[in-house]
Amino acid sequence: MQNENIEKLVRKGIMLPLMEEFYTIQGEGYHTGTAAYFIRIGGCDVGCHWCDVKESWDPEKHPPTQIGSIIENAKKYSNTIVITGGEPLTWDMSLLTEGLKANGLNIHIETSGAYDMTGVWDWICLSPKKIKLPKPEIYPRVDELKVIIYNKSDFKFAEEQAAQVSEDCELFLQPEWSVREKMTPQIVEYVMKYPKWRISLQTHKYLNIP
Ligand SMILES: C[S@@+](CC[C@H](N)C(=O)[O-])C[C@H]1O[C@@H](n2cnc3c(N)ncnc32)[C@H](O)[C@@H]1O
Ligand SMILES: Nc1nc2[nH]cc(C(=O)O)c2c(=O)[nH]1
Ligand code: SF4
Ligand SMILES: [Mg+2]
Repeated sequence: MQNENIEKLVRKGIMLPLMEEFYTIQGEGYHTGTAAYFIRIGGCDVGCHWCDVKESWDPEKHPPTQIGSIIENAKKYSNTIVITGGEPLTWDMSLLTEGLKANGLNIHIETSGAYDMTGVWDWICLSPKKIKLPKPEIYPRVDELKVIIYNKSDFKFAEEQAAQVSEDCELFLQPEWSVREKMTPQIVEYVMKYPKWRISLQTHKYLNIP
């Protein structure tokens, strides 16, 4: 009975499986170097073989948490909140983001875009995945496209994705961490040849911060 109730609350986005929350520096993409409070929601079935937070995938491993308490915590730390996962769009993000917005916070999302877009967002970072493509509705809303480069074929994928976002979308290529020594020089060369792109490094990993 209690479990059924909790499931219902999670389905409505009143509770969410919370993996971790931390105040740090945005390590990637357009806002690199700026302070932000991260909320990592569990649950993802996209299945990227190189995913750097596989512990997030199973939502059962993360306690269903009242969004009210997530919001109360978040507002103590920062004006900028990054919602990530897991795949946050696995869940209905409406109530969490509306609650954060009501406190005057800027809300960013890190998403693969593979599920329905819910929530109110000040900044949408789309990191599309070949194995589960973004829903088409997200492309016109994306502020930042961040394509992970694991091998050469990902440059072609990056261009196909860039063709679908709006003209003023910021474009980033980010080396997959385990192959960074091999792929980073290729990204550098690519960006010099096609300067509409920028390179994004996972700077938090170099800095040894969360
Ligand atoms: C862990 S994901 C969570 C949010 C969402 N599921 C997504 O993929 O966008 C956060 C960001 O880390 C990137 N990422 C995950 N594993 C990575 C890796 N091994 N190397 C580089 N970037 C990685 C993702 O592409 C995404 O941009
Ligand atoms: N510092 C820091 N910056 C990040 N930007 C995106 C991250 C993510 O995992 O979504 C991330 C993260 O895990 N840490
Ligand atoms: S979509 Fe994001 S969280 Fe899910 S497996 Fe891929 S990188 Fe990991
Ligand atoms: Mg990360």
